[in-house]
Amino acid sequence: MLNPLLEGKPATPLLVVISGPSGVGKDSVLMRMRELGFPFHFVVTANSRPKRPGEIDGFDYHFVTTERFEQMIREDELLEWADVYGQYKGIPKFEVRQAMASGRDVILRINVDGAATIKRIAPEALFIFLAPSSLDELRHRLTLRRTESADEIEQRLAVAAHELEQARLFDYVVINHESRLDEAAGQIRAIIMAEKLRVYPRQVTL
Ligand SMILES: Nc1ncnc2c1ncn2[C@@H]1O[C@H](COP(=O)(O)OP(=O)(O)OP(=O)(O)O)[C@@H](O)[C@H]1O
Ligand SMILES: Nc1nc2c(ncn2[C@@H]2O[C@H](COP(=O)(O)O)[C@@H](O)[C@H]2O)c(=O)[nH]1
Repeated sequence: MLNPLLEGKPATPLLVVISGPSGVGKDSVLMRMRELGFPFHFVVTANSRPKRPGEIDGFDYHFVTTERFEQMIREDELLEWADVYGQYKGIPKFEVRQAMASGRDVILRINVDGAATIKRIAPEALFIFLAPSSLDELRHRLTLRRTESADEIEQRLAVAAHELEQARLFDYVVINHESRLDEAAGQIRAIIMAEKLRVYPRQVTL
């Protein structure tokens, strides 16, 4: 379909998947994009882990019990779900459908396995891989964040090495350089802007 901009209509909203290793800065970049007033709808995913200090139910995640999450799986309420470091994470279908109907660009923040699943379900989505400039920098970030034990950090770094190899499955890579969050946010914004100007834009049907 030709870009609706050519007929004076609003651009087609995009389904954007932002992924990358744990600790690379996905949440930080998305928060910065919100602070800078970039317009998008962030899909709040369901999560069976306990809330961290400062996290808000319905804003960061829908925090649910393991039993409730397993019910969501059984009742086919999730577009995608994964066991991420021992806890369930999943995308409620109704959240995505409601968000896509809003006409705004919709952003999913999920792990790399989840991105591969969405690629199978919605190959026309826009896939952006957020990468650290090195594994040492990733270690530093995870250590400073203080939300995982030393053993858990080593496990996440081992997984990260494999996840970095998956970057080839994505459309774009953005490096979240140390103390350059605004640059990463701006690059994601630029990618989204350019994609909206394609003569033949991506069209996702779910
Ligand atoms: N560009 C940056 N420079 C320095 N520190 C950063 C940068 N981006 C993020 N951080 C810090 O790195 C840590 C990890 O960031 P964040 O929690 O956003 O990562 P994440 O990818 O969402 O992690 P997870 O997948 O585990 O949820 C946080 O303490 C955050 O403040
Ligand atoms: N496959 C999915 N991954 C998800 C989803 N929601 C979040 N995530 C990813 O989980 C990890 C760990 O998150 P944390 O908040 O416990 O540190 C992170 O990489 C998220 O991107 C989802 O619905 N599906």
